[in-house]
Amino acid sequence: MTAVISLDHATRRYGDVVALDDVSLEVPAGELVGLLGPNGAGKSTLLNLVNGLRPTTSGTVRIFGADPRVPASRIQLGTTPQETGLPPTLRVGEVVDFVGGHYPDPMSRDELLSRFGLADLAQRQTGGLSGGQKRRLAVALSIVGRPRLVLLDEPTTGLDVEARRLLWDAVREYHADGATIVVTSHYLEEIEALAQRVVVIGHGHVLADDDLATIVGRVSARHVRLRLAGDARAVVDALPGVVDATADGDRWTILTTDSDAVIRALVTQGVTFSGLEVRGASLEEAFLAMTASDDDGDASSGAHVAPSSSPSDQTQGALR
Ligand SMILES: Nc1ncnc2c1ncn2[C@@H]1O[C@H](COP(=O)(O)OP(=O)(O)OP(=O)(O)O)[C@@H](O)[C@H]1O
Repeated sequence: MTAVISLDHATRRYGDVVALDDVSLEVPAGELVGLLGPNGAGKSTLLNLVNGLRPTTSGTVRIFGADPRVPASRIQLGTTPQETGLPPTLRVGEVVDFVGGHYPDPMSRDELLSRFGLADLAQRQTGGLSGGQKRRLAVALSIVGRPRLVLLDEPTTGLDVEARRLLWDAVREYHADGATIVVTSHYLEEIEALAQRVVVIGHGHVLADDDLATIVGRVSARHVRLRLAGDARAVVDALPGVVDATADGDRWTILTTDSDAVIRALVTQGVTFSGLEVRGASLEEAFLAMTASDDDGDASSGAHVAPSSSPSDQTQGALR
């Protein structure tokens, strides 16, 4: 069966920047794929090749077996870019009817708006919607034509927790109807809520492509910070899952794929420590962990002690 999306050695350059570098990827019908990666990784570029907005520099991209640059290939495609503009004086229902009017069998405005919890807002001018409501409407519009393929670029950025969950439910419901969906995100939490398969992109490359559970395990990097007396380098080198370790005096910052195992090892070995903190690592650091464990093939190998760098954007829980 023809894959819904097929990239074959696709490369996209912008001048000197290689935004996507020799990526080959197939997405069969019915998959819900998460594209996860830090800023500038190449996620939007990949979507823009798939939705026909940009040509490849080399290599090929196909949707439903056809060239996405040809408009007729995109009749089964729905997409929401990172930023969308809605005509401020049109009412929500009018926008739905207008966009739906371009498709042979559109969803009714009632069905579409109720799927996204927007039914009460059908008569509201879009200029009077909150930022979160506008975002939900923009994502809703991507499915008004009942597309078989949906591309969502960071669909829930700027949404509060409730609006995010509502939108995730709507996306899952549409996927359950049989659609193939690709969603990009910085948020591991979002990818966990939606995706079955996760493709991790970094520096224009596919770093990993696996089922959700496997990827979540691999990007769950943590920073362990603590004070260790004396020359502790040998102790740190022997700790499990250590990807990176820096010392500022007696204050150590250890990036590890398994913070529980690090703490257990310290306690079991009777190592004296103080000021213990365990924090989520940034997504970039999680990717460092991922590639480091690829490099040595064994996450439990000894520490690589690198020059000090202080992580700036750590967020507890969700990785950004
Ligand atoms: N139109 C463009 N002109 C020049 N460079 C571009 C253009 N679009 C993207 N790039 C560059 O290509 C690289 C990949 O960008 P892209 O937007 O695909 O990443 P991303 O993973 O979607 O990032 P983000 O999560 O920040 O949206 C970046 O270095 C970016 O600066």
